[in-house]
Amino acid sequence: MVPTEQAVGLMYAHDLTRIVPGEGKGPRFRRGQVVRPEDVPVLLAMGKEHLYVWEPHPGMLHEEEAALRLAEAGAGGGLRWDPPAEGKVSLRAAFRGLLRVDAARLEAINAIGDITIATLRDATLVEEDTVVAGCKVTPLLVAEEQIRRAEAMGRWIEVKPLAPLRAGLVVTGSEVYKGRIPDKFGPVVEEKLARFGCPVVYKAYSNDQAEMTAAKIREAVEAGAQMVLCTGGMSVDPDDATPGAIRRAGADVVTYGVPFLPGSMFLFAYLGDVPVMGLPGAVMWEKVTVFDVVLPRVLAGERLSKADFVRLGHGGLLPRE
Ligand SMILES: Nc1nc2c(c(=O)[nH]1)N[C@H]1C(S)=C(S)[C@@H](COP(=O)(O)OP(=O)(O)OC[C@H]3O[C@@H](n4cnc5c(N)ncnc54)[C@H](O)[C@@H]3O)O[C@H]1N2
Ligand code: MOO
Repeated sequence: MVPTEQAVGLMYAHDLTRIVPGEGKGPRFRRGQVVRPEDVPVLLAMGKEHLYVWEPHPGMLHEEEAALRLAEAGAGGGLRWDPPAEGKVSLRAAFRGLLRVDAARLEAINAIGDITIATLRDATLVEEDTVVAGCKVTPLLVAEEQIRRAEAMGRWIEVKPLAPLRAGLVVTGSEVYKGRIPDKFGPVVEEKLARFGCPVVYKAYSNDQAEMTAAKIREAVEAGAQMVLCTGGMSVDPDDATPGAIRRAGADVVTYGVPFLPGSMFLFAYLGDVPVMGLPGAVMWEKVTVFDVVLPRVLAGERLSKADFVRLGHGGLLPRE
């Protein structure tokens, strides 16, 4: 560390951030640049009367190298990263996909001491180029030993690609089947599927009879559907026959009821390898429901278990506007 007036000709040891309210924030001087005489008044106006100048220290890593090593060791597929800026390396999704974060591993790495890694939530759908994690260490120089320990823990983040599936749609409800009201649920589901490029290869209406709905679920699979979505009839009224119909079609129910709102009366089952879902009324009515959480995971090729649904409760209450 040297007084700023005496630093001319030496090398900056880290990026120096300038923040001017209303104007901007960013690195004004970069690590590795040589301090010029005209920098001195700017630095003093930023409140920097002393500067760290670069000199190597054995057993210690510079913040930028440490952050890069954290990114390289932790990132699985589907990620790319920017060069370090202000000591931080940001990981970005290389394509639209499902972000998976090993939260337990991440917690263990953040417990080491000087490492701070922040991510988006596990199992989030992310668009291409979204920043999904920021890797940083707190001191300018960090013990390499800490970074080695993080590296030894392996990968803790990836973005999985999504592959569209052919969908079958069974819209239940006597009111729609008998033409008393127009179908408003089918189009909502079709629009959501279209966003993921999933073609609807089968669509049928069913009365509130389990036998008829079950037959249509099986027809959907015979027509080549790789997942079947049934709408309506999911709660406790005498005419709510959809859960029974899904069982009757021969599917094994993974869960009926999910700790997530809206959409808690959601049902998820497998008919062989084909996911069959029962979508409650909220999926037609609310913009975002448990269906929007489950669909990307299915398209990412995950086989979901009861534990995957049980875990949704913490954070599963979507805030209301
Ligand atoms: N006592 C209870 N009441 C409710 C419960 C419960 O557990 N106990 N669950 C609530 C939840 S959660 C939901 S969600 C809703 C309704 O769930 P359902 O899936 O059973 O919905 P339906 O009864 O079939 O329909 C509700 C409503 O939406 C209209 N609808 C349904 N399908 C269509 C369609 N294709 N096009 C247009 N409109 C449709 C239907 O006519 C009804 O008006 O129950 C809560 N209540
Ligand atoms: O299952 Mo309902 O709101 O929770 O859709």
